[in-house]
Amino acid sequence: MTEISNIPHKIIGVAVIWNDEKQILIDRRLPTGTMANLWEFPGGKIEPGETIEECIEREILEELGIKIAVREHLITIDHTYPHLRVTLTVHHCYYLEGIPQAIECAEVRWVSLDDLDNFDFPEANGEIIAALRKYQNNN
Ligand SMILES: Nc1nc2c([nH]c(=O)n2[C@H]2C[C@H](O)[C@@H](COP(=O)(O)OP(=O)(O)OP(=O)(O)O)O2)c(=O)[nH]1
Ligand SMILES: [Mg+2]
Repeated sequence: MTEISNIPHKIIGVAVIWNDEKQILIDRRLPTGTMANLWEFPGGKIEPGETIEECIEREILEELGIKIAVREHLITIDHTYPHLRVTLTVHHCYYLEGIPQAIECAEVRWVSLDDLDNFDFPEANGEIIAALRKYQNNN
């Protein structure tokens, strides 16, 4: 028997935004919709004609109201949830200016890498956090 997989596929640019205190900016998703209330690294869907770097810079300005510099690629995760497939292309980013605001999310917070264990993230994020730890141990 053949199973037809026809679930939506989202291509997402994701930012790991660092500040001078070596903290990372995370946001909590809204209490409604997919993966409600979970914490995530800010980001969103790529638009036609955009590079992933441009997508990340735009999404962060739209969602948090801050300027960042998009830096090196960390990891790309392809993950399939029960009703959604996501490709998360994650870049290290550097905080430049503005006060982070919860424009399209419930809450934003600066946290250390060690603090990440205290927040609930979507399943796909396990691999991102593992890659961050590995990166930290090599830097
Ligand atoms: N931004 C972000 N999205 C993540 C992470 N981990 C993870 O599984 N995702 C998923 C959740 C969403 O389904 C998708 C991001 O898509 P999105 O931000 O454009 O869409 P959304 O679900 O927030 O809502 P919408 O704009 O489609 O209405 O990727 C993460 O760390 N950051
Ligand atoms: Mg979003």
